[in-house]
Amino acid sequence: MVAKHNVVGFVGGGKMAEALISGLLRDTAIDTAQVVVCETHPERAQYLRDTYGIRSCGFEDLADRADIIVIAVKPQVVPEVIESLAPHITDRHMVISVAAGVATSTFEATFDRTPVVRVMPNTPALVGQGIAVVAPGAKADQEHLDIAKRILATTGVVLQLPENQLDAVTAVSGTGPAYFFLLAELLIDAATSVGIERDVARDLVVQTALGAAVMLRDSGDDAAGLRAAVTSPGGTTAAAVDVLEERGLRDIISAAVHAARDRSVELGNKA
Ligand SMILES: NC(=O)C1=CN([C@@H]2O[C@H](COP(=O)(O)OP(=O)(O)OC[C@H]3O[C@@H](n4cnc5c(N)ncnc54)[C@H](O)[C@@H]3O)[C@@H](O)[C@H]2O)C=CC1
Ligand SMILES: O=C(O)[C@@H]1CCC=N1
Repeated sequence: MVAKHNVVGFVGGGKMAEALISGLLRDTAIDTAQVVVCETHPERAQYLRDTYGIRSCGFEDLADRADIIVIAVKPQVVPEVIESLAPHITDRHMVISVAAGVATSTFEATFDRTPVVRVMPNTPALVGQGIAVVAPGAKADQEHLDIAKRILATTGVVLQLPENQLDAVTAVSGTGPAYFFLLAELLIDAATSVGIERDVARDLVVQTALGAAVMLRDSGDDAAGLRAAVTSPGGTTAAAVDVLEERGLRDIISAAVHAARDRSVELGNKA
């Protein structure tokens, strides 16, 4: 939990900010008055006010009210946000950035005395099942890391890694929910093609995904071992896995993760 006196100000109130805001407000010790958002899209700002009872405001007001500023705009928008915030940043602020690819040094170049913590969360934060990795910038000490960790802990699991791992983390867990959602989409479509009704297919796929994830987390066995346990010799799973291997699923997943990691680096270079 964030301390009673902290106010967390979000710059950008999109999907990721909402996931973090909902997590923060699930923490009963956090009051709606401790969360503010600066969101340029008026309908989106209205939605956040109506849904979460939080206040929306401009940059100056946000910097005035908040001591913890969370940057949750697209990486491409980060430079203009830095410029807008710069006149209002003081020694009492810290910055937490969730922008993919954007290095802490990008913020530090302008906010030269401000502690910055870079974070890569993911959207399951919205349901308290996120995983976030935090990495300290040059001016961030243990106290700032602890604040970032306490905020992220309201949305799920938190790990700390060196910043040079964050582009890779972005490709695995930041982007990762999309891999599983795509697999679910494809499995549901395939289920209907073998004669199962779409609603039933959805239930089958969702519970299978949930069960597999819980087994992976709790059984103590690794993914390959758990897969082997499903695969009877000469059986149905072997028939399916043979097709996936023959058609290059391993290469496809590896290429996808490399592409996401490279795009994260590229987005950071543009910011
Ligand atoms: N969506 C995801 O799964 C994840 C996103 N991220 C990062 O979170 C950041 C936000 O991503 P999303 O929430 O997906 O994008 P989004 O497009 O849903 O949200 C961005 C919000 O910022 C607002 N905005 C644009 N310019 C602004 C400005 N100058 N001042 C204030 N608000 C402004 C937009 O109106 C929009 O509501 C990105 O940097 C992304 O890399 C990180 C991890 C996961
Ligand atoms: O697609 C993106 O760029 C963001 C970062 C990780 C997940 N979504």
